[in-house]
Amino acid sequence: MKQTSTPPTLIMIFGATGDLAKRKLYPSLYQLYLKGSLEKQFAVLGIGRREWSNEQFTTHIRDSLMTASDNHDHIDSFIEHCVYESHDVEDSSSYIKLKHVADELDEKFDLKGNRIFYLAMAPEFFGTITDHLKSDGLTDNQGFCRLVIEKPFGHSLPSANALNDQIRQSFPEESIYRIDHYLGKEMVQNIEVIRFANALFEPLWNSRFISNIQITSSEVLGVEERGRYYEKSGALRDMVQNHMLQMVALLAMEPPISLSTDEIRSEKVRVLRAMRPVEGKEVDNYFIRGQYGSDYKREQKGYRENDNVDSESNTETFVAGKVMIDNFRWAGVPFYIRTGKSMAVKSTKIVVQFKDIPMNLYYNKEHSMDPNLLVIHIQPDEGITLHLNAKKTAQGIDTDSVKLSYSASSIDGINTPEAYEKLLLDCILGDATNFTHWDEVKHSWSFVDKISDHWEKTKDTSFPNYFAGSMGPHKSDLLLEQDGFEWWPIGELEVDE
Ligand SMILES: NC(=O)C1=CN([C@@H]2O[C@H](COP(=O)(O)OP(=O)(O)OC[C@H]3O[C@@H](n4cnc5c(N)ncnc54)[C@H](OP(=O)(O)O)[C@@H]3O)[C@@H](O)[C@H]2O)C=CC1
Ligand SMILES: O=C1O[C@H](COP(=O)(O)O)[C@@H](O)[C@H](O)[C@H]1O
Repeated sequence: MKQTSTPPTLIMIFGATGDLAKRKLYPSLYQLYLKGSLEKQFAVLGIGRREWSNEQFTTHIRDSLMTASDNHDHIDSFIEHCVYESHDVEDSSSYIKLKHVADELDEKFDLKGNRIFYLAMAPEFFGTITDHLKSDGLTDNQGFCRLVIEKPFGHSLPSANALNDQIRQSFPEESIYRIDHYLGKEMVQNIEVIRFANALFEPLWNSRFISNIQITSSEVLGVEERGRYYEKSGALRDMVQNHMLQMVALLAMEPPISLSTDEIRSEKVRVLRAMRPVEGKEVDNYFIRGQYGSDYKREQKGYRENDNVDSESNTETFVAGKVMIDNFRWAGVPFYIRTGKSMAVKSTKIVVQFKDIPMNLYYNKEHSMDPNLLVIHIQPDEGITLHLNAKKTAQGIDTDSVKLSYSASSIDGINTPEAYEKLLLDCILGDATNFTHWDEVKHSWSFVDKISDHWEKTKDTSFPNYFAGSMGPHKSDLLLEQDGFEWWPIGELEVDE
């Protein structure tokens, strides 16, 4: 069934032989093809350094789709739209050939000159590629030209600034689609709807009624093969600068005056600007870091034992922090964020804790009443749970905690689309709402740089300070305890039992 009608498009993937393309991009494009969002007028031009033939390339795509999709019926017709070109992006002379191949595909599939340049490559190449796309005439076509950029967008504010200046020589801001794949997740997109489409929540969504908000994104996997990248990045740059702060912005923003890309972005930027900057020694009062060692049984590798990781590495694989948003709505309400590798569960959840009612008629000394919680389950389960208090089914007026749950997959009966599928479709349709604008990137780097500056100057001698398979270092609990709070459990069983 047709989902949305899309314009004819040539999708040029730089980094077509890489991990991201294989695991995410081909399966997502194939899903769009199965759903009819991509029909006859589309082509994929894969670009990598390897000297592959078209046949090797399409076999590679077939392998990816056989693993990722349950429906193999249309793989043959899908890969007829896919072509490979071996090209070293640093070789200035080979862009002319690339332009020629792109022009041929334009003509063959009647693509009206519409092009998406997807840079699924290491960021150090971004500037070189965009310079050449312009100077060698690949952007000089009659249709639209959109640039999709993978994270990380820079390593700090100065490097992001330099990268942005370079890219902007060739593409205007409105044609740049900076990917943050969390913004493609169904339940992250649902945050706005939960907040702004329910009379129940919006009036309570402020410091008068909310005591704190907790955002956790925990992973079971360690850094695996990504030691080289991760050593320079760490959890702060890898997860906090982008995904975690984007979730904070969506939770804290004011209602936009419309759902247009610009209005939503400008409200998010206002939140990022209002985040209380913390620097120097003050960082230790707001942010704590961790690094995983081996597990209790010493069966899993500690971080420092991975390939391409320094045996005395000071890189954090866990971050917990308190973000204060100094504006009228959120004065005094901590937004606690927590993310890490090699933890006990793979889970991303948001817990909104409401303040206690002013006078608890039902309080008795044996059973204190639980606060009301709104839990937004981002992954792996998708849904919402509202924790309320009700009367215990028995004599007397004791209270019991009850949960009202909505599970997206069980009610809608379908698997929600993969984030990349949604984002690719948005880009083809020219909707940049769920991509990050330069202003958002700028403000989040400015916030994160002050923390990383302090951490780079002060080695954490307690590293490794959490066991693989745990919920992070004890310091993370203390961060909340000092404010009179504790982390709500985020494991599936603990929240949904
Ligand atoms: N993998 C993931 O899950 C995620 C990745 N990202 C980001 O996506 C980007 C790509 O990551 P990933 O796919 O994992 O990386 P890989 O290392 O798996 O792939 C890199 C790709 O770049 C190509 N390449 C490298 N140098 C050149 C060159 N000089 N000319 C042409 N092509 C070249 C490689 O081609 P060849 O091998 O043929 O040389 C390969 O296709 C990175 O920015 C990463 O941070 C972001 C989120 C998640
Ligand atoms: O961007 C990244 O995200 C993944 C986690 O994504 P998720 O969708 O599985 O939650 C993380 O593993 C990776 O290090 C980071 O670069």
